[in-house]
Amino acid sequence: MNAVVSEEAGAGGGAAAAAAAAVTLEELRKKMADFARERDWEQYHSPRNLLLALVGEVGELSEIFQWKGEVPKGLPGWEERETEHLGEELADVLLYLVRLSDMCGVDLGKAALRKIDLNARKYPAGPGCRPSKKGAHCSDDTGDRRDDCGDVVAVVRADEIKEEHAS
Ligand SMILES: Nc1ccn([C@H]2C[C@H](O)[C@@H](COP(=O)(O)OP(=O)(O)OP(=O)(O)O)O2)c(=O)n1
Repeated sequence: MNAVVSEEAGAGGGAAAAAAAAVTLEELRKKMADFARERDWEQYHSPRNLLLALVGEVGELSEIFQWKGEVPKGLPGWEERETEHLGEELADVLLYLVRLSDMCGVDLGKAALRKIDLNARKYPAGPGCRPSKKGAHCSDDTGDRRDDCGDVVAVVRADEIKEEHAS
């Protein structure tokens, strides 16, 4: 996103900040749908095109961290323009993800809640759970079988787990 866009967004910062505090995925979905329709860009927003655009934005996001070495949480020492740029690239990734989900007929919020639920069942919290390069090693109640290193060797089908967020 270029500097002009950033400055224009900054001019309306108060209203934008107030709106952002309560933003929902549904609002973003509608705004992206309006954005595409008003420009007659719906023809370009195919799932494949959106996926490629999303990956491109992930690349732009990665460039911000490229060659920096490990970056502490909170990004201490970063200049304001750097964190603003980071926000723009994160937003691009989110917006394309929201639009891609919409064009695929996937309710992203619902899917995310369901996945969090699946994650919690796969990696239950507790004393037996410790972080590792592979995520977390711990016994689970999903029925997944793990080897001695904690790697899953047989996965229980996600659709076998009762959905609690179904409408
Ligand atoms: N066909 C398009 C093109 C853009 N956008 C929207 C979604 C993204 O939020 C943003 C991406 O715009 P750019 O392709 O101009 O990418 P950047 O903003 O990252 O600019 P640049 O690549 O010049 O840094 O605009 C869109 O919905 N559909």
